[in-house]
Amino acid sequence: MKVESLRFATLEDIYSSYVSKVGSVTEIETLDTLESLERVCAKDIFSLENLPGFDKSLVDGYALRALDTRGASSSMPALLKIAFEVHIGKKPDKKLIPGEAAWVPTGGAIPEGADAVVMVEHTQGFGEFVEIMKPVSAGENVMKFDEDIKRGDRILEKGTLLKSGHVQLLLQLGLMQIEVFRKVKVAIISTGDEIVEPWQKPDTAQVRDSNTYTLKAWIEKHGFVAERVSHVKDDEESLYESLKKFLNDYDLIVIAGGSSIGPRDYTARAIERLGKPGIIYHGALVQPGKPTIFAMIGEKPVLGLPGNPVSFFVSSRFFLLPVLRKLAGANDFTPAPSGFVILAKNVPSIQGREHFVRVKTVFKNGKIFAEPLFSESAHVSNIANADGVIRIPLGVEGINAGEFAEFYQF
Ligand SMILES: Nc1nc2c(c(=O)[nH]1)N[C@H]1C(S)=C(S)[C@@H](COP(=O)(O)OP(=O)(O)OC[C@H]3O[C@@H](n4cnc5c(N)ncnc54)[C@H](O)[C@@H]3O)O[C@H]1N2
Ligand code: MOO
Repeated sequence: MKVESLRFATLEDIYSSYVSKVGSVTEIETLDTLESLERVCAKDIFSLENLPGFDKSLVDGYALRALDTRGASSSMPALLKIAFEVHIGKKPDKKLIPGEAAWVPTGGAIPEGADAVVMVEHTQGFGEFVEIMKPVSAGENVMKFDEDIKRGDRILEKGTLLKSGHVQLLLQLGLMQIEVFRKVKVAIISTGDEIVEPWQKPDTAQVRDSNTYTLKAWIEKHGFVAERVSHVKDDEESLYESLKKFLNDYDLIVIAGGSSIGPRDYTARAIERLGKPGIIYHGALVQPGKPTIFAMIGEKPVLGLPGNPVSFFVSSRFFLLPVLRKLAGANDFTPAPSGFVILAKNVPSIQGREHFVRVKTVFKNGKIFAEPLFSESAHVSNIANADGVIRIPLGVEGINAGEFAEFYQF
């Protein structure tokens, strides 16, 4: 029996020597801004307007001259004349003079002659007059013209992965369309003699394909196009033919299963036949996800993900998603932790491997605790129960209960 040796890589190697070498799509399309979530901005965008376009009040209260409130207190209020009212959305057509105040709502324009706003809570109205019981300084409670964004400012950098905050900013500036890189297209091939479709009843020792269909849905949620193009039996020739068939029409090929080194694990052998440079790494120093295959055929990335559902799930997040983001033209492609959580139990580490442990998070006494869900990589149930994973870095001998750990939310 031929047993292949694996070319192992650390997580760091994979990001710096594989993912970072993956090229990005160059074709650009123009989209409605509202359709652009999870897409990647294809050009730097500069603002054509100032934000805000006028001095605006940040509170409900009275616009006035700060100087007129000097020394004011509840026992010695400053008495000002109410000159007029500012209406929201309307440019005030009157000016304030010293000794006068104007009612202004939150978001209303500051009238000429005023330089601050005192909150209504610190005032008392008396007919045509208002008592000011607290001094304000110049600029207080005022958002100045162009303080947020100046015309000509770069508001989005090429390579930005667009989130709702970006869409909100674009809409605020009236930018109804945006240029983005076209969607990356992924082909997913499932493998295994024992695999049946999820809607079929498996015989004893058969398994439903839960991995590839879930992956398609998950990838599409992240702004890519994914097709589960075929299922192939454990046969090197069929896998090679299938890979050859789909290689040119997609930006990335993912093969699910058969990534290990058993005699019937053909993924690595079929990939190697496709062309150069071939397999860059076969094996990651991580658990789960160890037998992942990282290959490049010409400039096209091909990934072999382990078939075990948990390993498949973790590899998709830590290896596949970064490759997809890089292909899509995103500047940031390495996964960032969502934050830190406190471990509820000791978690031992695995010697010589970066360890991702599924956890359930619990919010207690103002802190976020993580309950480790120990199980095998073949267990599907605990992916469903987990809120995410914690990472135990290479060389760290486990993390004790009460200590902080990096947390990646699913
Ligand atoms: N001698 C060794 N054996 C194994 C090693 C090793 O280092 N030496 N590594 C183990 C690890 S770790 C993993 S992970 C698995 C990965 O194996 P493969 O990628 O070759 O996956 P398969 O053998 O095809 O399947 C494993 C398991 O997953 C089920 N599976 C496969 N595809 C799907 C699917 N689409 N949906 C749901 N479940 C699927 C399959 O039926 C198997 O039960 O290798 C270890 N072995
Ligand atoms: O590394 Mo495997 O991916 O333990 O299950």
